[in-house]
Amino acid sequence: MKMIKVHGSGNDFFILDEKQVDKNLSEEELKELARRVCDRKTGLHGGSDGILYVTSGHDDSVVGKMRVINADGSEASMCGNGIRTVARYLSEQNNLTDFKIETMYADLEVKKAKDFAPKVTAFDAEISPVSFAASDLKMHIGGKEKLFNEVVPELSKTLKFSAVAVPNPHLITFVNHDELMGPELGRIATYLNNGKNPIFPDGVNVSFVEILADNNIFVRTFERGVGFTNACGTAMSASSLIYSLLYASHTDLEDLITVRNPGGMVNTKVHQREDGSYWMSLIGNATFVAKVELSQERALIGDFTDAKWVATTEQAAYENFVGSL
Ligand SMILES: N[C@@H](CCC[C@H](N)C(=O)O)C(=O)O
Repeated sequence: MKMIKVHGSGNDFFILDEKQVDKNLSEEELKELARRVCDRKTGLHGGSDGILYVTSGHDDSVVGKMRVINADGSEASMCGNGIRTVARYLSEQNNLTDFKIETMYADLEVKKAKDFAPKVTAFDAEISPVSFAASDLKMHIGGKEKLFNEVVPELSKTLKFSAVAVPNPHLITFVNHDELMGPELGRIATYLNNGKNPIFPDGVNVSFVEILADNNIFVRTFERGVGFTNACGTAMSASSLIYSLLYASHTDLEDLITVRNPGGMVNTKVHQREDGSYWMSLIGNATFVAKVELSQERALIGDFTDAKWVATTEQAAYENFVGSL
């Protein structure tokens, strides 16, 4: 089988196109493959945050479909950093620059953006649909229908949280720099992703956000199904939305927002449709790190000894770009 190691802001994945497998994968094998390949200690070349499984779409209105399998084998409805890399993959395969990709809940518009730097290819992805409803978030807080800038005493006595599905679930709080770097994010997110808590029994992506300046924020995320990540695209989009609602006197809809993260940076824009609903543009790198060819049978038992890894020169270019920020 053949895969491509990719990342967006250091949030790394293996793209697996269903056309590149040795033998069709069952649902259980796909999840097992993700658990084996992504493991940071025993996985393929240092593992990854997930697998992006590319298949054909429901009809010709989309160029393909992306499924997101987290490192623990769970499936997510969307991945903002991942969809940019899948957009690049499908763009190069089909010689297109502006098209739609099917995801679990929506067909999303993607387009090529201006390179961030030489050899740092960028794509712009629609992040949508957005919902604040507790039912869409699978959130249970004393019968509340939504959570917007409120203390949740079970989580923290002081931090105020907002929850939004984009459409994967996110819990966001604005913090100072010490809180951003401190232990609370890990403590709260580990609890909320333990599979036993009554608030988010299915887990949630948790982000701490520091405001650096107007339209300039830093987002640190603990992802459901993964743990701490260099960056989470849907989290940065959701954080930009909450920023624009909470700090409306410092930003306007459609403003370009710079979002820094531990793995680099992206730009976002928050838009509102005539019916009042929100959507975001997420613009960032879509880096191809390496092409890899390996035995599918061996990968499924965690044996990567025969893997042929051919690195591109893009990672060095990306590191230069991050160094220049
Ligand atoms: N890294 C992704 C989000 C991946 C899914 C997430 N872990 C979930 O379970 O919702 C992104 O860039 O958005």
